[in-house]
Amino acid sequence: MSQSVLLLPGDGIGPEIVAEAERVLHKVNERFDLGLQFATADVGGAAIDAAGEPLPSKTLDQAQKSDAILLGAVGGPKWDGLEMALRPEKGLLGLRSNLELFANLRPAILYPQLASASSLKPEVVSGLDILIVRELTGGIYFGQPRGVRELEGGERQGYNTYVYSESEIRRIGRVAFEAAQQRNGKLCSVDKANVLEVTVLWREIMNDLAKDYPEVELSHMYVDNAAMQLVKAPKQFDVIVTGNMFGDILSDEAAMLTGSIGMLPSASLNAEKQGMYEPCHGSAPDIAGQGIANPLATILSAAMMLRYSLQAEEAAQAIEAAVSAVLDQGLRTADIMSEGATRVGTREMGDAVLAAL
Ligand SMILES: NC(=O)C1=CN([C@@H]2O[C@H](COP(=O)(O)OP(=O)(O)OC[C@H]3O[C@@H](n4cnc5c(N)ncnc54)[C@H](O)[C@@H]3O)[C@@H](O)[C@H]2O)C=CC1
Ligand SMILES: CC(C)CC(=O)C(=O)O
Ligand SMILES: [Mg+2]
Repeated sequence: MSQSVLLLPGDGIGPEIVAEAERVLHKVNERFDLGLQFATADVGGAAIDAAGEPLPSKTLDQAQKSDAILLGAVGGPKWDGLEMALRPEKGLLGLRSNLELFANLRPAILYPQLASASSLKPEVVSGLDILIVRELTGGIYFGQPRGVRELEGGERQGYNTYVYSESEIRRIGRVAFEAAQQRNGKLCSVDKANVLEVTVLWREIMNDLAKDYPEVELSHMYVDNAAMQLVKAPKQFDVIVTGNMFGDILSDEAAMLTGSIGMLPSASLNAEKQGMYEPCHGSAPDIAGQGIANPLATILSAAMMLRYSLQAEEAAQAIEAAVSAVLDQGLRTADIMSEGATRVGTREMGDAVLAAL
């Protein structure tokens, strides 16, 4: 039976990096006879330009009918601003919420070949393998009320609401406990329970869930300390579970432990394991159109897509092995460049992964 993949290149470097992942997907589709069917649609700024809105109903409809989605990135100075920020039902946040993609898995794995590209000393990061489980459809990015209002006297005030319901915490908690169960049995829940009531509830629910997973060792950490510990001694962590905004920030920080945000893939899953896959980075307007962006996070996201949504583990592993092989060959995009390595652009990196496949 054929399975459908929707490609959403988006904006900035999005089309450049998705093009490389698409070539890789075509290659494994052929080699492993996966029967994948591909379609492409607009989202984000590209969709505003083409259809006047960041998430056209046609794109949402295609996304809902697909078995899996691969997204590049959305946004850029041309479209960012209050109007987009105030409408979480639109664009990327709209896709995530409409598809109920509440579980965002962000593995931060250091390829040994990139030890010298990491922001930390090799002895602190060697063998690093952390999984950040970020809640993706709730928290302060979605809470109501939100907006900018005028106060008496004419001054404006911006406001957002940080809310989590018990059921939202429970379902992301279960994903994290199950991941910890399958890994090293260590889960750290990151919150700000010394200040925010919403995360007092978060902590309470995590403690309650721990009773169902006696083999998992649960710890708690405040987010400010977690940000510090990640750069001090990152290998103390195995699985981290946290809310939408803290996970957004901590995963960008974790990216630098692996050498570059251009190396960090992600999976965003719903209860049916339908998923959207995307690199953790944004549309990188500062390097868009130059052919120098690192496509590996997107290619590795395609591997996660094959693993989690398309039941093609062998193809996923083949892509991951090919990425490792090109790093062994010393090929590096600018963001992971180091002395003695060969600098390549986006397309050449894609070519090398294809050749290694
Ligand atoms: N999932 C998404 O679609 C996301 C979209 N954004 C949007 O992207 C735009 C730019 O946001 P920024 O804060 O600048 O974050 P960004 O992640 O786009 O860029 C941050 C820095 O990382 C570099 N970088 C990112 N990806 C790279 C890659 N593959 N290869 C090499 N270098 C890379 C960029 O050149 C830049 O210096 C904004 O409009 C933002 O809203 C930001 C994060 C996620
Ligand atoms: C729209 C933002 C929340 C995107 C982002 O920064 C992310 O998901 O990492
Ligand atoms: Mg982010």
